[in-house]
Amino acid sequence: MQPIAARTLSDIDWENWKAQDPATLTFVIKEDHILLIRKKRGLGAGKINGPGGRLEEGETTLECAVREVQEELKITPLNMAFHGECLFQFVDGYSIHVYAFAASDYDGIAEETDEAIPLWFHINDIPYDEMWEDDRCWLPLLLKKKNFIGRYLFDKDTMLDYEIELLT
Ligand SMILES: Nc1ncnc2c1[nH]c(=O)n2[C@H]1C[C@H](O)[C@@H](COP(=O)(O)OP(=O)(O)OP(=O)(O)O)O1
Repeated sequence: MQPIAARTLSDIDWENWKAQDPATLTFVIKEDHILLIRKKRGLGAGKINGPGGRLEEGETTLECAVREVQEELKITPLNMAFHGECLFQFVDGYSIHVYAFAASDYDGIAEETDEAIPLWFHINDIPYDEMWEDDRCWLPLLLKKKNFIGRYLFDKDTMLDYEIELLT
């Protein structure tokens, strides 16, 4: 992994950009509450986020999204809807392309695993201060059932630049 000299999005050749890892995030939203996790390991450990993770060989993004929720919370998300893409470039050279889904229901009872602690919040009380900095830019769009694509440049945990396009 080679560090890159970028300080703004315009320093990156997005036309030819391809992430090292594709990944997913899923937000179960039911009765004005959203199911988040306190992430116990992996990228973003310690932060609050949606359940998710990297694609496995041969998996579609939808299959990955469902599997990650099952693994991290022991529930199966239902009525999955794709809402957007987040393209993350880190200045240390790492990149991850995240596909974001919403689910309006789930099967089972969410429980703590070695990867995550389940946490429910009212949708008007989302703890953005404890989440990745970009989440406050696009999670409100997902909550409004909008579709979007966003590009984000990070130096470790600090967001240096971003842009979001609403899709029709
Ligand atoms: N900036 C930002 N905002 C919101 N969400 C994320 C980011 N960067 C990210 O990487 N993410 C999300 C995308 C993924 O869901 C996870 C990272 O995947 P991770 O949990 O490390 O992957 P796993 O495959 O589950 O890894 P293991 O822990 O099982 O090894 O964070």
